[in-house]
Amino acid sequence: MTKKDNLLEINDLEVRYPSATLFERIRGADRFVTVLPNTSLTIERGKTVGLIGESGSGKTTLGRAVMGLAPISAGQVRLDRDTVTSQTDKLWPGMRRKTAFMFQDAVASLDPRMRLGQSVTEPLVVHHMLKGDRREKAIELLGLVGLSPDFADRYPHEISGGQARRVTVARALALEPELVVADEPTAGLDLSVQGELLNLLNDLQRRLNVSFLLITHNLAVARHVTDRIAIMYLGRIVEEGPSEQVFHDPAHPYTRALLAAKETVDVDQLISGEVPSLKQRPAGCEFRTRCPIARAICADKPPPARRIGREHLATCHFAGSLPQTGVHQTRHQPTSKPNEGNPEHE
Ligand SMILES: Nc1ncnc2c1ncn2[C@@H]1O[C@H](COP(=O)(O)OP(=O)(O)OP(=O)(O)O)[C@@H](O)[C@H]1O
Repeated sequence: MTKKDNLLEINDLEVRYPSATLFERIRGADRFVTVLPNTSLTIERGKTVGLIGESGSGKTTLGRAVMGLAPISAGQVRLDRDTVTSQTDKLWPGMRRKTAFMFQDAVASLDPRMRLGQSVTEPLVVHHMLKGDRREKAIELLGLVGLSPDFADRYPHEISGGQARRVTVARALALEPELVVADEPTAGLDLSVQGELLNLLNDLQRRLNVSFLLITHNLAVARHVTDRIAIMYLGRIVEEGPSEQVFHDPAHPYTRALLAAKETVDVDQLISGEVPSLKQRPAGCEFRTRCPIARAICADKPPPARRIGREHLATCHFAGSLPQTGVHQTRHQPTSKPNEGNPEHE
């Protein structure tokens, strides 16, 4: 077996936010809420990992931690050869240059007073890395995402949501990052525009050998573009493996519940039962309060990470001993073919 070329390694990461109100503090409540309790994730160079979970499970926090934008209280983030263990580490500026973050709300992330040409080249100006003519560079970056040169002169209010997404992709690629963290890149887009954007991301990844951490609620999106899938529950990765294997034979009851419904449905609408509070995590297995197969051991002991296949892990006492499901035998088809549709008419 050839050795893996891991670009990103997140090891036993803990992120806690200050939480308590004054009243809670007087009562002696814990002043922090632990969003990521002990979370690990790896991304190989040139690969896309999809991070899936319900709202509030900690996906964005993990993405922010990779950029040094969340308070790390334990564990480490290694990108390439640099390792950091706190939010104040002096290595962050160098690491941030190798990473780009695409925010959830594309239109809001663009400055309304800036022409798009200025917006996409701004990271180069901020990092003193602009070589040559700014307008030419803007046209080159816009061309990379299928937008014609005249977009350089437009303002954000003059373009559609799909076009705004493309502009944020162009800006993310300006510094030639090794890793792009894309937070819900297709949220709010029509199905056909989603398909075009996903094809664009696929195409750019192949051409530029960039790694992607794709944060999404949408299972169809994850299936279409990812090499590996990580399923998050209350800030923990409960299942992780090659996308086809996880979709074809999910090993964790939570993943099974997510996949049992139609792929196009948003994960927040799939599982019944209330999500436990991050401040009152259930003892033992944290999913047991909603799990259809929970037994006594699930309340007694936290489950170990069990190996299902060579590169497929699930954190459940019964992973590997559940009957096979084969829930989704056929690969999801893109909603449009590469280069089909004209982004300028989105
Ligand atoms: N800056 C912050 N201060 C305090 N709590 C925060 C902060 N940012 C996030 N949280 C809390 O952390 C938890 C996880 O939030 P996060 O945004 O990471 O989840 P998510 O899975 O990305 O959710 P969504 O899918 O809705 O974006 C939530 O309970 C949220 O309220």
